[in-house]
Amino acid sequence: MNMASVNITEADPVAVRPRAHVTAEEVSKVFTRPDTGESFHALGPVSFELRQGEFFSVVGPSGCGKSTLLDLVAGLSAPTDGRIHFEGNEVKGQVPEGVAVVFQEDASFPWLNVFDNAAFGARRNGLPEVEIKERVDHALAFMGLSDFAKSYPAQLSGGMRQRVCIARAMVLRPRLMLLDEPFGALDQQTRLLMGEELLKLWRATDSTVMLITHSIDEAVLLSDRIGTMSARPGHFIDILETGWRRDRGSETAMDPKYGALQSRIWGMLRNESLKALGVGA
Ligand SMILES: Nc1ncnc2c1ncn2[C@@H]1O[C@H](COP(=O)(O)OP(=O)(O)OP(=O)(O)O)[C@@H](O)[C@H]1O
Repeated sequence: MNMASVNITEADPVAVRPRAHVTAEEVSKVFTRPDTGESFHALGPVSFELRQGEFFSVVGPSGCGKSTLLDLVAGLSAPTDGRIHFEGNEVKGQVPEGVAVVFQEDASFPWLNVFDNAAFGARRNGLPEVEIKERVDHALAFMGLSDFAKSYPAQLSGGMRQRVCIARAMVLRPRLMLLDEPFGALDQQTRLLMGEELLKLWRATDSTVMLITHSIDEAVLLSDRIGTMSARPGHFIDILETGWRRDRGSETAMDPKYGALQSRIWGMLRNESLKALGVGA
Protein backbone atom coordinates (compact mmCIF):
# COMPACT_ATOMS: atom_id res chain seq x y z
CA MET A 1 0.00 0.00 0.00
CA ASN A 2 1.22 3.46 -0.84
CA MET A 3 1.91 5.22 2.48
CA ALA A 4 1.10 8.59 0.94
CA SER A 5 -2.47 7.44 0.36
CA VAL A 6 -3.04 6.61 4.02
CA ASN A 7 -5.16 9.22 5.67
CA ILE A 8 -3.74 10.39 8.99
CA THR A 9 -5.81 12.95 10.84
CA GLU A 10 -3.96 15.83 12.39
CA ALA A 11 -5.29 17.06 15.69
CA ASP A 12 -5.12 20.63 16.89
CA PRO A 13 -2.74 20.56 19.87
CA VAL A 14 -3.95 23.75 21.49
CA ALA A 15 -7.71 23.79 21.09
CA VAL A 16 -9.49 23.33 24.41
CA ARG A 17 -12.68 21.41 23.76
CA PRO A 18 -15.59 20.89 26.14
CA ARG A 19 -14.79 17.23 26.77
CA ALA A 20 -11.22 17.96 27.83
CA HIS A 21 -10.33 16.09 31.01
CA VAL A 22 -6.97 17.78 31.43
CA THR A 23 -5.85 21.05 29.87
CA ALA A 24 -2.35 22.47 29.89
CA GLU A 25 -2.00 26.09 28.79
CA GLU A 26 1.40 27.53 27.93
CA VAL A 27 3.10 25.41 30.58
CA SER A 28 6.86 25.66 31.12
CA LYS A 29 9.31 24.37 33.64
CA VAL A 30 12.61 25.98 34.45
CA PHE A 31 14.83 24.25 37.01
CA THR A 32 17.47 26.08 38.99
CA ARG A 33 20.64 24.05 39.22
CA PRO A 34 21.57 23.81 42.91
CA ASP A 35 25.32 23.63 42.18
CA THR A 36 25.64 26.69 39.92
CA GLY A 37 22.32 28.53 40.54
CA GLU A 38 21.88 28.62 36.75
CA SER A 39 18.42 28.37 35.19
CA PHE A 40 17.72 25.34 33.06
CA HIS A 41 14.75 25.45 30.70
CA ALA A 42 13.48 21.84 30.71
CA LEU A 43 10.03 22.13 29.14
CA GLY A 44 7.70 24.25 27.08
CA PRO A 45 5.84 26.43 26.71
CA VAL A 46 3.50 23.57 25.87
CA SER A 47 -0.28 23.52 25.46
CA PHE A 48 -2.41 20.42 24.98
CA GLU A 49 -5.45 18.62 26.27
CA LEU A 50 -6.30 15.10 27.33
CA ARG A 51 -9.81 14.20 26.30
CA GLN A 52 -12.14 12.38 28.63
CA GLY A 53 -11.50 8.62 28.37
CA GLU A 54 -8.79 8.73 25.71
CA PHE A 55 -5.51 6.83 25.57
CA PHE A 56 -2.84 9.45 24.85
CA SER A 57 0.83 8.58 24.42
CA VAL A 58 3.77 10.94 24.46
CA VAL A 59 6.98 10.25 22.57
CA GLY A 60 9.96 12.54 22.24
CA PRO A 61 13.77 12.61 22.19
CA SER A 62 15.66 11.78 25.34
CA GLY A 63 15.73 14.67 27.80
CA CYS A 64 13.03 16.71 26.02
CA GLY A 65 10.92 16.99 29.19
CA LYS A 66 8.43 14.09 28.97
CA SER A 67 8.77 13.04 32.62
CA THR A 68 8.77 16.69 33.65
CA LEU A 69 5.46 17.14 31.82
CA LEU A 70 3.96 14.04 33.47
CA ASP A 71 5.09 15.25 36.91
CA LEU A 72 3.39 18.60 36.27
CA VAL A 73 0.12 16.96 35.18
CA ALA A 74 0.32 14.71 38.27
CA GLY A 75 0.82 17.69 40.58
CA LEU A 76 4.16 16.27 41.73
CA SER A 77 5.84 19.49 40.68
CA ALA A 78 4.56 23.00 39.90
CA PRO A 79 4.95 24.73 36.52
CA THR A 80 7.17 27.80 36.36
CA ASP A 81 4.64 29.37 33.97
CA GLY A 82 1.23 28.40 32.68
CA ARG A 83 -1.57 26.39 34.19
CA ILE A 84 -2.84 22.82 34.24
CA HIS A 85 -6.44 21.89 35.02
CA PHE A 86 -7.86 18.47 35.84
CA GLU A 87 -11.66 18.25 35.75
CA GLY A 88 -11.83 22.03 35.86
CA ASN A 89 -9.62 22.47 38.94
CA GLU A 90 -6.11 23.83 38.78
CA VAL A 91 -3.46 21.22 39.58
CA LYS A 92 -0.95 22.59 42.03
CA GLY A 93 1.23 21.13 44.70
CA GLN A 94 -0.36 17.70 45.15
CA VAL A 95 -1.71 14.71 43.24
CA PRO A 96 -5.45 15.37 42.82
CA GLU A 97 -8.00 12.83 44.03
CA GLY A 98 -8.83 10.58 41.08
CA VAL A 99 -5.29 10.57 39.65
CA ALA A 100 -2.85 7.63 39.89
CA VAL A 101 0.77 7.56 38.72
CA VAL A 102 2.88 4.54 37.71
CA PHE A 103 6.63 4.95 37.19
CA GLN A 104 9.22 2.94 35.31
CA GLU A 105 11.20 1.88 38.30
CA ASP A 106 9.83 -0.97 40.36
CA ALA A 107 7.97 0.94 43.06
CA SER A 108 6.76 -2.12 44.95
CA PHE A 109 7.60 -2.13 48.67
CA PRO A 110 9.81 -5.17 49.39
CA TRP A 111 8.61 -5.49 53.00
CA LEU A 112 4.92 -5.78 52.03
CA ASN A 113 3.28 -8.77 50.39
CA VAL A 114 1.44 -8.38 47.08
CA PHE A 115 -1.95 -7.80 48.72
CA ASP A 116 -0.61 -5.10 51.05
CA ASN A 117 1.38 -3.50 48.21
CA ALA A 118 -1.80 -3.24 46.14
CA ALA A 119 -3.75 -1.93 49.14
CA PHE A 120 -1.14 0.71 50.04
CA GLY A 121 -2.61 3.82 48.37
CA ALA A 122 -6.20 2.95 49.30
CA ARG A 123 -5.22 2.47 52.97
CA ARG A 124 -3.39 5.79 52.96
CA ASN A 125 -6.56 7.39 51.58
CA GLY A 126 -8.48 5.93 54.54
CA LEU A 127 -10.85 3.64 52.63
CA PRO A 128 -12.72 1.09 54.79
CA GLU A 129 -10.88 -2.24 54.99
CA VAL A 130 -13.85 -4.22 53.60
CA GLU A 131 -13.90 -2.08 50.49
CA ILE A 132 -10.12 -2.26 50.16
CA LYS A 133 -10.27 -6.07 50.24
CA GLU A 134 -12.94 -6.13 47.56
CA ARG A 135 -10.98 -3.72 45.32
CA VAL A 136 -7.63 -5.44 45.86
CA ASP A 137 -9.08 -8.91 45.19
CA HIS A 138 -10.57 -7.59 41.96
CA ALA A 139 -7.37 -5.78 40.88
CA LEU A 140 -5.17 -8.82 41.61
CA ALA A 141 -7.55 -11.08 39.69
CA PHE A 142 -7.55 -8.62 36.77
CA MET A 143 -3.74 -8.54 36.76
CA GLY A 144 -3.46 -12.36 37.09
CA LEU A 145 -1.90 -12.07 40.54
CA SER A 146 -4.54 -13.69 42.77
CA ASP A 147 -2.34 -16.71 43.47
CA PHE A 148 0.49 -14.43 44.57
CA ALA A 149 -1.40 -12.27 47.09
CA LYS A 150 0.79 -13.52 49.94
CA SER A 151 4.07 -13.47 47.99
CA TYR A 152 6.69 -10.77 48.46
CA PRO A 153 8.14 -8.72 45.57
CA ALA A 154 11.49 -10.52 45.78
CA GLN A 155 9.64 -13.76 44.87
CA LEU A 156 8.20 -12.22 41.68
CA SER A 157 9.52 -11.48 38.19
CA GLY A 158 10.04 -7.85 37.06
CA GLY A 159 6.85 -8.01 34.96
CA MET A 160 4.85 -9.28 37.94
CA ARG A 161 6.23 -6.54 40.19
CA GLN A 162 5.17 -3.94 37.64
CA ARG A 163 1.71 -5.57 37.54
CA VAL A 164 1.57 -5.12 41.31
CA CYS A 165 2.24 -1.38 40.83
CA ILE A 166 -0.49 -1.15 38.20
CA ALA A 167 -2.86 -3.08 40.51
CA ARG A 168 -2.06 -0.55 43.25
CA ALA A 169 -3.04 2.28 40.89
CA MET A 170 -6.16 0.34 39.78
CA VAL A 171 -7.33 -0.07 43.41
CA LEU A 172 -7.58 3.72 43.61
CA ARG A 173 -10.16 3.59 40.76
CA PRO A 174 -8.43 6.54 39.09
CA ARG A 175 -10.22 8.65 36.53
CA LEU A 176 -6.79 9.63 35.16
CA MET A 177 -3.81 7.25 34.97
CA LEU A 178 -0.38 8.71 34.30
CA LEU A 179 2.27 6.18 33.32
CA ASP A 180 5.92 7.13 32.91
CA GLU A 181 7.60 4.47 30.75
CA PRO A 182 6.05 1.74 32.95
CA PHE A 183 7.34 -1.19 30.88
CA GLY A 184 10.78 0.21 30.06
CA ALA A 185 12.64 -2.26 32.25
CA LEU A 186 10.85 -5.33 30.85
CA ASP A 187 11.83 -7.68 28.04
CA GLN A 188 10.08 -7.20 24.69
CA GLN A 189 7.56 -10.07 25.00
CA THR A 190 6.53 -9.10 28.53
CA ARG A 191 6.30 -5.50 27.40
CA LEU A 192 3.89 -6.41 24.60
CA LEU A 193 1.74 -8.48 26.96
CA MET A 194 1.72 -5.71 29.56
CA GLY A 195 0.57 -3.28 26.85
CA GLU A 196 -2.37 -5.60 26.16
CA GLU A 197 -3.16 -5.73 29.90
CA LEU A 198 -3.07 -1.96 30.04
CA LEU A 199 -5.50 -1.71 27.12
CA LYS A 200 -7.87 -4.14 28.90
CA LEU A 201 -7.62 -2.09 32.07
CA TRP A 202 -8.26 1.15 30.19
CA ARG A 203 -11.36 -0.34 28.54
CA ALA A 204 -12.66 -1.82 31.79
CA THR A 205 -12.29 1.39 33.81
CA ASP A 206 -13.11 4.15 31.31
CA SER A 207 -10.23 6.16 32.73
CA THR A 208 -8.16 8.65 30.75
CA VAL A 209 -4.59 7.42 30.19
CA MET A 210 -1.43 9.42 29.50
CA LEU A 211 1.51 7.14 28.71
CA ILE A 212 5.10 8.28 28.31
CA THR A 213 6.99 5.80 26.19
CA HIS A 214 10.29 5.47 24.33
CA SER A 215 8.69 2.91 22.03
CA ILE A 216 7.03 4.16 18.84
CA ASP A 217 5.51 0.68 18.39
CA GLU A 218 3.97 0.77 21.85
CA ALA A 219 2.56 4.26 21.25
CA VAL A 220 1.07 3.30 17.87
CA LEU A 221 -0.36 -0.02 19.13
CA LEU A 222 -2.01 1.35 22.23
CA SER A 223 -3.11 4.93 21.63
CA ASP A 224 -6.03 6.96 20.40
CA ARG A 225 -3.69 9.93 19.96
CA ILE A 226 0.08 10.27 19.97
CA GLY A 227 1.86 13.50 20.81
CA THR A 228 5.41 13.88 19.50
CA MET A 229 7.60 16.35 21.37
CA SER A 230 10.42 18.50 20.09
CA ALA A 231 13.95 18.46 21.49
CA ARG A 232 14.33 20.24 24.86
CA PRO A 233 12.68 22.49 25.92
CA GLY A 234 9.91 20.19 24.68
CA HIS A 235 6.60 21.14 23.16
CA PHE A 236 4.27 19.14 20.93
CA ILE A 237 5.30 19.37 17.29
CA ASP A 238 2.62 16.93 16.20
CA ILE A 239 -0.45 15.22 17.63
CA LEU A 240 -1.86 12.34 15.58
CA GLU A 241 -5.13 10.46 15.80
CA THR A 242 -4.66 6.73 15.18
CA GLY A 243 -8.36 6.12 14.56
CA TRP A 244 -8.22 2.64 16.18
CA ARG A 245 -11.41 1.06 17.54
CA ARG A 246 -11.77 1.04 21.30
CA ASP A 247 -11.79 -2.77 21.38
CA ARG A 248 -8.49 -2.94 19.49
CA GLY A 249 -5.89 -5.61 20.08
CA SER A 250 -2.57 -6.68 18.60
CA GLU A 251 -4.25 -6.98 15.15
CA THR A 252 -3.84 -3.21 14.73
CA ALA A 253 -0.22 -4.01 13.84
CA MET A 254 -1.59 -5.55 10.60
CA ASP A 255 -3.47 -2.38 9.65
CA PRO A 256 -1.82 -0.56 6.70
CA LYS A 257 -2.08 2.66 8.69
CA TYR A 258 0.18 1.18 11.38
CA GLY A 259 3.30 1.49 9.23
CA ALA A 260 2.36 4.98 8.07
CA LEU A 261 1.94 6.18 11.65
CA GLN A 262 5.25 4.59 12.68
CA SER A 263 7.18 6.17 9.81
CA ARG A 264 5.67 9.56 10.35
CA ILE A 265 6.50 9.59 14.06
CA TRP A 266 9.98 8.18 13.46
CA GLY A 267 10.65 10.89 10.85
CA MET A 268 9.91 13.61 13.37
CA LEU A 269 11.59 11.85 16.27
CA ARG A 270 14.75 11.26 14.27
CA ASN A 271 15.10 14.97 13.47
CA GLU A 272 14.42 16.00 17.03
CA SER A 273 16.73 13.34 18.47
CA LEU A 274 19.56 14.53 16.22
CA LYS A 275 18.95 18.08 17.46
CA ALA A 276 18.95 16.79 21.04
CA LEU A 277 22.29 15.07 20.38
CA GLY A 278 23.58 18.32 18.88
CA VAL A 279 24.49 16.74 15.53
CA GLY A 280 21.88 18.46 13.35
CA ALA A 281 19.29 16.75 11.11
N1 LIG B 1 14.90 18.25 39.28
C1 LIG B 1 15.62 18.64 38.22
N2 LIG B 1 16.56 19.59 38.32
C2 LIG B 1 17.29 20.00 37.26
N3 LIG B 1 17.13 19.50 36.01
C3 LIG B 1 16.20 18.54 35.85
C4 LIG B 1 15.39 18.05 36.93
N4 LIG B 1 14.55 17.10 36.44
C5 LIG B 1 14.83 16.99 35.12
N5 LIG B 1 15.81 17.86 34.77
C6 LIG B 1 16.35 18.05 33.43
O1 LIG B 1 15.28 18.44 32.59
C7 LIG B 1 15.41 17.84 31.31
C8 LIG B 1 14.17 17.07 30.99
O2 LIG B 1 14.15 15.91 31.84
P1 LIG B 1 13.03 14.79 31.71
O3 LIG B 1 13.40 13.70 32.66
O4 LIG B 1 11.71 15.42 31.84
O5 LIG B 1 13.23 14.32 30.19
P2 LIG B 1 12.65 13.03 29.45
O6 LIG B 1 12.16 13.50 28.13
O7 LIG B 1 11.68 12.34 30.33
O8 LIG B 1 13.98 12.19 29.29
P3 LIG B 1 14.19 10.62 29.00
O9 LIG B 1 13.44 10.31 27.74
O10 LIG B 1 15.65 10.51 28.80
O11 LIG B 1 13.67 9.87 30.19
C9 LIG B 1 16.65 16.98 31.36
O12 LIG B 1 17.72 17.68 30.76
C10 LIG B 1 16.90 16.76 32.84
O13 LIG B 1 18.27 16.64 33.11
